[in-house]
Amino acid sequence: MDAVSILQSVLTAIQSGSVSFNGTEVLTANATAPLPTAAPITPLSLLQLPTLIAHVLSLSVVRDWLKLLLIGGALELCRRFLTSSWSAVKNYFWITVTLEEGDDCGYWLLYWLSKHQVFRTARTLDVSTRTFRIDAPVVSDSGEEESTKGRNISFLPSLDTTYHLWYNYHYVSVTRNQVNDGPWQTKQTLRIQMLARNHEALRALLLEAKKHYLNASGNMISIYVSTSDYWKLMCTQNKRPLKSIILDPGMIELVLNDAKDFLASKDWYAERGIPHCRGFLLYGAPGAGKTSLIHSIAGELNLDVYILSLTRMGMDDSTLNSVIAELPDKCIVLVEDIDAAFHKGIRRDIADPEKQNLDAPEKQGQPQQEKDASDSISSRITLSGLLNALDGIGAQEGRILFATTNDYKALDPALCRPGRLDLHVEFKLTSKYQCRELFRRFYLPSGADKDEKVEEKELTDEKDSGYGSPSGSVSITSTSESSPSPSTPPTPPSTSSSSDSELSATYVGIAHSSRGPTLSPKKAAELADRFAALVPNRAFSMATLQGYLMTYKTRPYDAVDDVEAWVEKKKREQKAGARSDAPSSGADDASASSSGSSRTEAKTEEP
Ligand SMILES: Nc1ncnc2c1ncn2[C@@H]1O[C@H](COP(=O)(O)OP(=O)(O)OP(=O)(O)O)[C@@H](O)[C@H]1O
Repeated sequence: MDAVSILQSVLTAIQSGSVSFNGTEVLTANATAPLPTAAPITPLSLLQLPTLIAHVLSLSVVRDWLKLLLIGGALELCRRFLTSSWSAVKNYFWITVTLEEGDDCGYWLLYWLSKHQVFRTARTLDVSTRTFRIDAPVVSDSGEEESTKGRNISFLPSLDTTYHLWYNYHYVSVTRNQVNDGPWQTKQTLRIQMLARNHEALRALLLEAKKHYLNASGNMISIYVSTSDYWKLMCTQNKRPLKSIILDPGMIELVLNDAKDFLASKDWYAERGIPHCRGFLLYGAPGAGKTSLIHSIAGELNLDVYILSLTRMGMDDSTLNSVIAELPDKCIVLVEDIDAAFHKGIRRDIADPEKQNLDAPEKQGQPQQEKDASDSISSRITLSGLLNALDGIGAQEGRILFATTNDYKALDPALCRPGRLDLHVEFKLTSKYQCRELFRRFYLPSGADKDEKVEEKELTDEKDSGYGSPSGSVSITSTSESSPSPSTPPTPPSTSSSSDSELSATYVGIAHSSRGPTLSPKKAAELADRFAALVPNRAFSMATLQGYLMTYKTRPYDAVDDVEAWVEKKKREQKAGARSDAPSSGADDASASSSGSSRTEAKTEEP
């Protein structure tokens, strides 16, 4: 039996209501309902497609389905037409922007929204303890400072909720969404839709949000650190007042005025075709105030600080270039320990200046250990990669580069040449002037500098009054006082008797107390003079002296009385440290070169 005759018999069977298959009779669904006017089928007509279609269409079921299909299709077409017309109208009249919440713009808008009336009356909110970079509870419905204990509460727009508001006669809707950002990550975005024909109104809204935010964070700067491919906000911190930095007269002004002048002379640079960039190299003793000065200057110039970490894992020439490309226009770029990228590891293998200055004067002139700056590379940054990066920093207008190092000699001349690092400022160990000022400002009550009439409320005998040595069975010892040798780790001090030690706790560290005598400016100056006279010139870093004073936080008289003994002790310790560091071949020679361990010692003593 050929195919045509099979098909014919099937169709005939359908017409008659039964199908015979392999000898078995099967009743079809239409067995009882006689088919309407189906045309008689002949094998010849079956072979012709139009006839077959006409035959199929003659079936009422098929006709019904086709009607449904046509109606559905028409409806879908209408829907699509309306949707695309609506989005065309929307695109014509509305502006839609999406902001990432982690981006600066996102923070501005969240802050601005938090102050808006619509947000204050919103019925659906999220609550978070995120700080939004301003230390006050910025995204709060009331803006009030909450209790100082624990984290602050912030109210946020709820996810997938749209808030409607009016801005300058423009209708605005803001929706906070969570979208996928990679396989395992999500990110939050803010979508703003504004009924406006051009971008002006939207720009005005974003600028207003930015202004509000910056006003609220007026006393703060943001610190960013480089990761291997972007800048991550590390923290926002209060601006450090410049007057809290104590340097030799003229030093602060030198750097600050230079930076200010640079920022103000964009046209001058442009007229002469000189790239508008400026680099400062602050070098010298550790703990002398290099980083502190940079942070203060950033606050003074109202610029954020971008810390470029050359020794970060995964940092190489290409990642360095890509993070540089992400820098904003006006900012301070800080490269700490710029020499570290060229040493093995990040060990500070320079001679400790404090140790050198306390040692015999004849050793002070010895040359520092020579270093090969280019062949021992710990990170995967090459010298040419770094030079390119520094040039890249200067490629954008208004960026100020600050680099610090403790090891000036290790730097390649190409790195330090004008155009990359223009102004080199040396930070030495503490001078008599700094020593005096440090003491005076440390013990002067706040505002006393301005108010000469501060009443002198000195205690007649502060030791008797509890401002002297710590009393009671608890032994409180500063880390600097309890570390007898640089080579041995600090051990908790033992108390007077075994029974005492069982009963009482022993602490290592500096106890905090704000109770102390209020010194008049005159008295403070007098004590400061005595203190400065007892501390050798250029022998200690400011950080070390500050650490010492911290242990006498409320005892200025004791600080002066004990400083001579402390200096002697430091000398002894450092000599002992030098001897234990010395190689067996020559103990004396080692004192200048064994700086790695002496640095460790300096760190231990600093609180
Ligand atoms: N000149 C200074 N005036 C005021 N405080 C100072 C000064 N120098 C150091 N300090 C204090 O010492 C600490 C360390 O200072 P800072 O980090 O600025 O030193 P640094 O020179 O950058 O050190 P390093 O080279 O080790 O990075 C800070 O707490 C700072 O307050």
